Amino acid sequence: MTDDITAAVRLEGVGVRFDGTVALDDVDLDVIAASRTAIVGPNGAGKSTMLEVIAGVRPPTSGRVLRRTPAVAFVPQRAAVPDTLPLSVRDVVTIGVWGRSGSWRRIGRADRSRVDAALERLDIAALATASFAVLSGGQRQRAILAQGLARGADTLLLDEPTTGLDAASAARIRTVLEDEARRGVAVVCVSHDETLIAEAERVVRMTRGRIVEDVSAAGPDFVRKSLDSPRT
Ligand SMILES: Nc1ncnc2c1ncn2[C@@H]1O[C@H](COP(=O)(O)OP(=O)(O)OP(=O)(O)O)[C@@H](O)[C@H]1O
Repeated sequence: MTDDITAAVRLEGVGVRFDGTVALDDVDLDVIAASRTAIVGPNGAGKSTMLEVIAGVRPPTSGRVLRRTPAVAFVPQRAAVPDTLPLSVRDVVTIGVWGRSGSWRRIGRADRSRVDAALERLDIAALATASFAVLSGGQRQRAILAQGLARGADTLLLDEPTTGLDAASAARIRTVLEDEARRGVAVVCVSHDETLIAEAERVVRMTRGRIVEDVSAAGPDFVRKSLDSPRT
């Protein structure tokens, strides 16, 4: 079910607790379409938990999450994807198409084109038949992002997409994120990458489960104006 909201995703009073730990504490956030939001803050601030809540893979303990559409792609940290998958790079990217259509459906020509386009955009078309397990870290991260692109989602969520990567892979990923935002996607990254943070339209800083700063180079009214006149 989707909601009649102008934000791509809205968090209202969201809390997440793990036994004695408060990972998120009464968080309100409107995720804006057609822009990049960087979530920053120290270790343990709740950044990954917030991304999981936005993605819908972590139900909040309190509060609620509203989405304009159900089309969300979540690109987890590389560490979250097993190295031992017996899959080719094309297989990994094709999983993104299943997210659109359901894994029972045959992959058609349009889906194959979507996979090809995602492989091209991440500059890994030459690796399509290679085993995912033999890829370098940078190639692997590009394959996982290509999977997210193949999903064709309205909201693209990424956990540390450029951390520890070679400069060329990181730059390619940042370019793809900029292009996605330009075509209307709400892009949200947890990141420590200073270049990625500097390029983001909005930076949300977290400390101890709370949002302590929410700034935009476009000015203090960026979120309100974006909600008043959504670009998609
Ligand atoms: N599955 C879990 N079980 C128990 N505690 C958890 C779990 N996931 C996160 N936490 C705790 O919740 C708090 C927020 O964690 P989270 O991973 O969201 O922070 P973070 O800002 O992403 O940190 P980092 O930068 O280190 O990845 C931390 O205290 C963490 O130990």
